[in-house]
Amino acid sequence: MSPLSLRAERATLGYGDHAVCTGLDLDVRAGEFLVVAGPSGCGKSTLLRAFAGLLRPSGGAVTAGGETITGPSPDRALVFQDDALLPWRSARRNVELPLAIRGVPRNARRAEAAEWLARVGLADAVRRLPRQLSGGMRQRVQLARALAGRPRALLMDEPFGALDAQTRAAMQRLLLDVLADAPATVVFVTHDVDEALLLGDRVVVLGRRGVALDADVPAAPDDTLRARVLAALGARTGEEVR
Ligand SMILES: Nc1ncnc2c1ncn2[C@@H]1O[C@H](COP(=O)(O)OP(=O)(O)OP(=O)(O)O)[C@@H](O)[C@H]1O
Repeated sequence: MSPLSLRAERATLGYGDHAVCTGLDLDVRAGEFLVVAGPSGCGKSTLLRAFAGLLRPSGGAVTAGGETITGPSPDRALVFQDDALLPWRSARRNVELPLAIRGVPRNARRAEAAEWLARVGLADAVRRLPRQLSGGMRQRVQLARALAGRPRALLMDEPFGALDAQTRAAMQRLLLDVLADAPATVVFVTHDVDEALLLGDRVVVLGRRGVALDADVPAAPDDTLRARVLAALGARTGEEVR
C-alpha cells in the first residue's frame, strides 16, 4: 500500500469550546518523515489525534489521501506517548491485532507477532501482560504493533520518550530500516531536537499561533538548522522565526 498524504486545511482543533489550534494549515507529503516539535500544550498531540480520526475539526478540514478523515483506520497507525495496549492481552496477542485486520491467517499471526517482538528486543516477553512490562517495554510493544500493521501513515507521539539512550537509538534505527522496506508517511512528535534532525526529512515547530518554523532537513544537518529549531521552540509568543 502506498504512503498517504495528510493535510490540515485552515483546521480548528480543540476540545469543546477550547480551541487549541485555529486555522492551522499543514501539508504532509506522501512518504515524508515529518517531525513536529513545539512547546508543551501547543497542540502536537491534538493534531495527531485529528490525523488519527479520534478528533473532528470544529472548522476547516483534515484529510488523508485527499479524503476527509471521518474516523480511525488501520491505514493510519498510532503510537502514543502513554500506554495504549489492551491490558488483558499478552504482548504477542496485542501485536496480533493489526495482523488479524490485515487478514493474516490465524496460524501465521502467532509467528509473525513473535517476530516483530523479537525485532524490538522483546523475544522473552511475548507472553507477558502489559502490566508485567516496564514503560519502555510497553512503548516497544506499541512500536511492534504499529509496524506489524504495515500502515500507510504512522502517527507517533513521543514514541521513544520512556527509553534509555541505547534502546532509543536501536528503535530509531529499526524504524528507519522498516520504512526503507515498507515506505509510509510519518508524523513524529518529539521534544528532542537531535532526534528531530536525525529522523526527519522535514521539521515543523508549532507555536501558540500555528506553524512557527517549517524547514526541510538536509542529509547532513548543520548547526544553523539546529539553532533555528531551538529559536522557534523558545519563541514564547509564537512569532514566525525564519
Ligand atoms: N481531552 C482533553 N480535553 C480537554 N483539553 C485537552 C484534552 N487534551 C488536551 N487538552 C488541552 O489541549 C491543549 C493542547 O494539548 P496537547 O496534548 O495537544 O499539547 P502538546 O503540544 O501535545 O503538549 P505536550 O508536549 O505536553 O504533550 C492543552 O492546553 C491541553 O490541556
